[in-house]
Amino acid sequence: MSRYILALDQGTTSSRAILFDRRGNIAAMEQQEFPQHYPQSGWVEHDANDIWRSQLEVAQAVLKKHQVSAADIAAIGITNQRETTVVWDRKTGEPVCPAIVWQDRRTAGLCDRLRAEGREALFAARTGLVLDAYFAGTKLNWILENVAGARERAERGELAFGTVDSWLIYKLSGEHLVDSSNASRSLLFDIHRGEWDDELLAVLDVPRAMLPRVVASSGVAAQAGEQWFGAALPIAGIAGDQQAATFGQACLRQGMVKNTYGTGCFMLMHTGAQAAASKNKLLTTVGWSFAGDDGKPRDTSYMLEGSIFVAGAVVQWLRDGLGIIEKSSDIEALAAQAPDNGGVYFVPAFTGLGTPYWDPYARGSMSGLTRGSTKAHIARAALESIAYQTADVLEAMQKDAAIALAQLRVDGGAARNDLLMQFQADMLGVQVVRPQVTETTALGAAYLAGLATGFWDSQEEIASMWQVEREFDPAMAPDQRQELLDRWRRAVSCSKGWMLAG
Ligand SMILES: Nc1ncnc2c1ncn2[C@@H]1O[C@H](COP(=O)(O)OP(=O)(O)O)[C@@H](O)[C@H]1O
Ligand SMILES: O=P(O)(O)OC[C@H](O)CO
Repeated sequence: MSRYILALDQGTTSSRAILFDRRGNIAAMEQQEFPQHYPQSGWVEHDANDIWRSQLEVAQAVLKKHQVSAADIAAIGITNQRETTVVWDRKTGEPVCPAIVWQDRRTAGLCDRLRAEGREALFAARTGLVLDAYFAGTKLNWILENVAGARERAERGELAFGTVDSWLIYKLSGEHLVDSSNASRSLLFDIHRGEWDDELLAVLDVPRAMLPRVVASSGVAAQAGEQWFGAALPIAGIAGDQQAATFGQACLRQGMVKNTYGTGCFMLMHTGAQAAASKNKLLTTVGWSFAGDDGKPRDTSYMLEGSIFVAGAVVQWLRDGLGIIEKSSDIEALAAQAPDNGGVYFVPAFTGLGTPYWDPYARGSMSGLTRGSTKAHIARAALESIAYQTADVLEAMQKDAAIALAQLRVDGGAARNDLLMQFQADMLGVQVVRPQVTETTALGAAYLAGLATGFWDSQEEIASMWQVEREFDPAMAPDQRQELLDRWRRAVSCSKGWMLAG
């Protein structure tokens, strides 16, 4: 009997491969960072071959180092940074240009034009998304317009478009697929009908011939070739990383909410089997779907989402840009040297602002500096910025869903920071709960693959495996919280619109 599910978690800054046992515990893990490219202000690129190479290497290493053979693996689950756009040649398998990363703002102008043409309502109604450079559709349009010969080759059916799940599956199996949660981040997909939308394809001028086939998040979709792991293995779970984390956090019922603190920060609320439209600038998105008898996606769960573009990345910037810490985890001790932020506010709008501001022209700012400000204050202000941005998102979510949230489940690299988690509980006035397994993104992909292959029996079984590691209770007086939030919002106004002509 197979002992493990192999989860491949292809994140913005690193690729991870994790073996999960039947209790949903981590049996082994390998991780590798890969290069980020910032060729111009607001541009962020990856080499799609780096993505593939690092992901394959960690997957092979996790088996080899822990002496696990393909026979021990029941299935593969894949989860990925979403929206990042890859276009490759179907014959050679080579990308035609660098992958345009979700954080990249180069298509802000196209979004402005589409808004000026009055297209916003159409995109919102069909896709649940706002017209922002974040999503894959305008990035794909940019590639077709700017890479020599790309449009003609795409029209002749020679090029394939995919998000990172599609790219990895193509490399592993030769199939050209995307799951419905990743498709829902493209601005090209009707989330209600669960199909690519011809009208949206026409608006963004994307040939249908380059699109992947949409499959369920949970279901055997393809076989990874035997050359990679010594035997063919079913790819049975596929989901965007934030949807996978929601599944891994067992937010399986309507009204449950999780927040993941990785490069960015993403809060998702399960809203049930119907898509709920937002009145407060949140996104409506597909959570996950299950394969029906015909293999097609069904039983779709929908989510409301708030997306913050820079969260843990601000800590990396303190490490790599300013050099005031050596490793990300050092920020906690540095920030703890200051009893409070000393009046310093740091808005890390390095690549614009997401929910609820949706401002691609915002850039980072620091305000409130005095002669007495120290690097400890800056570290504290950086951590606090993650919590303030989350407070802005939760406020929008609570308005939309008209519920008072009792508890927020948290995960991701920066959720290991106790100081941040306590400050987060203080800022939200809501209990923050960290589970024992914080690799919930990979766990969610493993669960989706394991449910499809009988490794686990039911969603109830999965919910019963979720366990608390630590709870953080709000301890700040409401007046103090409000004062901090008011100043944060003044600081945000300094960052907004920065790149626009003066
Ligand atoms: N102790 C910590 N405190 C704050 N941030 C941290 C800490 N440890 C890691 N991080 C941040 O978490 C992020 C990595 O989290 P991860 O969930 O692996 O992200 P991703 O999947 O986006 O690559 C990095 O941006 C890193 O700076
Ligand atoms: O790589 P992460 O974990 O920061 O996630 C990125 C998101 O999927 C972007 O939408």
